[in-house]
Parts: sequence; C-alpha cells; structure tokens
Amino acid sequence: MKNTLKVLFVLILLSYSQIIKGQSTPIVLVAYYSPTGKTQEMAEAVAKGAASKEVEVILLDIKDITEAELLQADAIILGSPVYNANVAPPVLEFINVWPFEGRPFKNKVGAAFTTGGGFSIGEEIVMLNILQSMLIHGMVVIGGEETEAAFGASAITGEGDFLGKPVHELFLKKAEGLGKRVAEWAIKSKSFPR
Ligand SMILES: Cc1cc2nc3c(=O)[nH]c(=O)nc-3n(C[C@H](O)[C@H](O)[C@H](O)COP(=O)(O)O)c2cc1C
Repeated sequence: MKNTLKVLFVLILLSYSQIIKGQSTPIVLVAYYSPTGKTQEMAEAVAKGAASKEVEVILLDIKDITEAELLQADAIILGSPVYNANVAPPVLEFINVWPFEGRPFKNKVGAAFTTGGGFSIGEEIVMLNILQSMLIHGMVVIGGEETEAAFGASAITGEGDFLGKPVHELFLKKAEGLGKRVAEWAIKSKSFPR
C-alpha cells in the first residue's frame, strides 16, 4: 500500500513537471507554397528529415494552415519558390498575418527553403527574407546541416541538367538535413522560455 502511494506520488510529480515545462512532443510545422510542385517536393524531404527525430511533423500548404496550428508549433520551416528574386507574394501575405501582439512566436525555431529556376537568381535572397521576417517575430533561426545549406535548403529546378526533371537528390538531401537539424533544435527549444 505504502509503495503504491509512493509510485502514485512520483507519477503525479512527473506529469506535473511535464506540464510545467511543457515537455510534450515538439511540433515541427513544414509550410510551403508550390503552384508547380517543386517546392512541395523539397517540403516533403524537409518533413522526412524532421520525422527522423522524436517530433510530430505537420506538412501543409500555406493555404491550409490555421492560426492555431501556427501557434502550437515549436518550429516552423517555411518554403517559397523564387519569384522575380523575391519571396512569392502569397508567402508574404501568409507571413503578414502571423499574430504579433505579445510576440507569441518568440523562441520558436525557424528555418527556410526555396526552389528557383536558375542558379544565383534569387534563392539566397528568398531564404534570407523569410529568416528576416522570422527574426522580427523573435524566432530563433537556423540553417541546414551542410555549409552548402547555410541559409536553408535550396534547389535549382529550371536550368541545365535540372530542367524538366524531379528535384535532384543533391537538393533533397539538403532539405532532409535542414528538417533533421530543425527537429533537433525544436526538441531543445522545449526548455526555452516562451
Ligand atoms: C512569376 C515567376 C517568377 C519567377 N522568377 C524567378 C526568379 O527570379 N528566379 C528564379 O530562379 N526562378 C524564378 N521563377 C521560377 C520558379 O522559382 C521555379 O520554377 C520554382 O521551382 C517553382 O516552384 P514551384 O514548382 O514550387 O511552384 C519564377 C517563376 C514564376 C512563375
């Protein structure tokens, strides 16, 4: 009887500390805009990488994401195609309605990915623009695992050997690495103040 009470007490204490520290499974939201499917291919690879860790991964087109889903995510990895060396307008519209009052995104982990038609005609600009917006919200932004994915994961989809083919494995590997790294930090972020 005494032992049962002891076990019960420890269990209550454990679940109480879980609630206090908010140590439920971290949620990684992979969000993308992709009218012709290339950025979605990258998003799927990002999600695959994130899923290799102990996190819940939610993969969604930006048009299907609710504010509640954004708020509950511990990490947001956002992908946009390059449009005229910029973030695609619907992605900007999506970011522009993120709640700001009280800075509810503060200390969430953030990262970016992109696909562009050609080499060096906008990919880095797009990823950095996404990261800049995340910084305004107080998010902790990170890049991918490799030096070649320092600003996030990017893919070339319309030039040279990459034209008219599925996204190349080389780029998908960077996307997976990004997802994995963000998931690792989402787990660590559970102990950040929110
Ligand atoms: C309106 C428009 C503007 C574009 N501008 C650029 C550009 O400035 N630089 C670039 O590399 N690709 C550009 N592209 C090509 C897309 O970024 C590329 O095809 C991308 O992979 C499309 O992604 P999605 O398949 O996810 O829609 C543009 C495409 C469109 C439709």
